[in-house]
Amino acid sequence: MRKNIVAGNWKMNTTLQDAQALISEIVHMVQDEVTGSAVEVVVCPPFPFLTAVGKQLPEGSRFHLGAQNCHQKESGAFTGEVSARMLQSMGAEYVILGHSERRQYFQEDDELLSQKLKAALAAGLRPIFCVGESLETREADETFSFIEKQLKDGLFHLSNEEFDQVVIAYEPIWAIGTGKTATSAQAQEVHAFIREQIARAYDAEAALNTSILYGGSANAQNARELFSQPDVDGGLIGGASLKSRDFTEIIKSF
Ligand SMILES: O=C[C@H](O)COP(=O)(O)O
Repeated sequence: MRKNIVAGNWKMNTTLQDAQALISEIVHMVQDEVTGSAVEVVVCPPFPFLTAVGKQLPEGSRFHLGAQNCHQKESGAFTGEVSARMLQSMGAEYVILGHSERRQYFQEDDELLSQKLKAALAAGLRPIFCVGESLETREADETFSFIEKQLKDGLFHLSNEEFDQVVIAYEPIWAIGTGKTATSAQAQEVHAFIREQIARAYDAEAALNTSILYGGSANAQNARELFSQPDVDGGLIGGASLKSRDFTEIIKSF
């Protein structure tokens, strides 16, 4: 079901105390200031703080809990890893998969991501699946073929029912944490392309029903313009999600 979503990816930031203070501020500001719009807010703190942050999210509200990654296996001797079922048991509803930082620093490829997607879905989590090109790829004019391949190899093996649960995030790598945002036209162009690919792989209804978020230096100043594009259904926010005022302003941009 297509929804407007603003997701905050806290990455490897905050202590437990910082995380509790941050979510408390965000919840208060959002509850006081965001009244009308139907935007859903997903908060993705580091693994160890999921329970504590989850407890501070008001039940039945627009707030949902998400994780930043999961392991591909259900359980077993994988020291230091975290399964999708564990996340679900801690109250997580979403999990980010395929983030470019995971692909780049942890060598996560399409094959592994396919397994992680299956594991997340089997545990009842909704994946936020990330795609996006590097600056080199964009400059070589290969953005569309690159994203087409990421979608085909990583995501489109899912059944229609499984795909229904997926949110896609377009995150151009050159825009992540750089202060260099894609223009709203650049974002719209790629989002529309992603929707077209979904229609081809599944059908027009699936394409219309999929939420596609933009990520990459989105902030309180540019969110309104980005979210006004017809195929941009929200944002996956990094840096600005660590500042309660900025994150709230982004949520208010719908
Ligand atoms: O997951 C979030 C993205 O990587 C965007 O990060 P950023 O907003 O700090 O550029």
